[in-house]
Amino acid sequence: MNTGELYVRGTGVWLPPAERVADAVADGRCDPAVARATRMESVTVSAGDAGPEMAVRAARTALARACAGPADIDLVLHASFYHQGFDIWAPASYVQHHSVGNHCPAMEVRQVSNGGMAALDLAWAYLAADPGRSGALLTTGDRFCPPGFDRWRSDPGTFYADGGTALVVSRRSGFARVRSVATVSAPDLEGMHRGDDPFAAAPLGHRPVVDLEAHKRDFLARYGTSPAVARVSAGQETVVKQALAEAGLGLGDVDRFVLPHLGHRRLQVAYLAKFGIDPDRTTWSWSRTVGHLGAGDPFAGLDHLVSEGSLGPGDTCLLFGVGAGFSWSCAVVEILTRPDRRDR
Ligand SMILES: CCC(=O)NCCNC(=O)CCNC(=O)[C@H](O)C(C)(C)COP(=O)(O)O
Repeated sequence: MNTGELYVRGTGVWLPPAERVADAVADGRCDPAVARATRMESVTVSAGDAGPEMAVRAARTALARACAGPADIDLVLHASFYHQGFDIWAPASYVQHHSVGNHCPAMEVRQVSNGGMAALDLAWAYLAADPGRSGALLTTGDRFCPPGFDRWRSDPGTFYADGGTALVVSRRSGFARVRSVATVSAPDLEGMHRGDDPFAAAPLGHRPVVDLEAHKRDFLARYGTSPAVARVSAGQETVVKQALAEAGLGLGDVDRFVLPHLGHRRLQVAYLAKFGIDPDRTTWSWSRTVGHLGAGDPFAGLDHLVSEGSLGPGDTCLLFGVGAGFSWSCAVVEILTRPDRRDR
């Protein structure tokens, strides 16, 4: 359980234009049956901007909205999980250099799709550890592009999108209070994204294009599908209960749900049906036009709810993160004031 107060001072998102799923189906890039099962409408696709470049743009937006400068940021954490543009390089330092421009620690968090929420959990504990620390900049950025990744086929059931997201958090003040963040893991499921392949000597060493379905097939053949589904479900349930309990809330007290940008079938199984969540009280109607932003879905979803003005003082949001590993995070965020929408 984290100690002390934590507030959200600013959110930022930078997304490239979206490509329609229907167009990808029409020209054979996307399987029609998978498209139907996901009910996705479009996916944001970068024409060339790399993950860190998009993260910098999102960071600048979040810092400006937070009215935060170099002295307000005591930690930079950048989460991603696909190629960042260079083989041996420090993306978190790039984000720090081109956004906040200060000299605090800047580090990467690589926990696959749960990286953004993991960064939030870690940042809270880091800031609480020293009364001299007050704020953190958390970013995500990924570009899931050819030749090594097929956004439509590398992980059937999830369409991968390109974009950058950012959050500025503070121990002092903000438009929203983070009432709890919980994270749990199930390392016995790590094989689901490794399969039967040996460790490779270089990126894409097993096959020219990432094929998560192949790894999952290998793993489920050994672990069993029902046990895996049950284990994933149990992990998600545990983290939600922990986050709600630490916030002193019940699920019925939550006003809005920020869900991972998974396809509809996966969302239905893992969230909507499981927790009895009304889709209209989630970010689904928007996330189906964006796609899976890797580690950035929770930050992007919160930014969207704030930007659309659907949240007012006293409203609570439940942010969900899930990542291969598996790891799950869940955060309760309470809106304190309606941010000035003129800058959104
Ligand atoms: C690799 C990117 C990443 O971290 N994604 C988050 C983890 N993946 C998911 O949550 C997708 C849903 N998949 C699962 O829950 C497990 O693979 C299941 C439950 C074993 C099978 O689900 P399915 O592939 O049939 O939708």
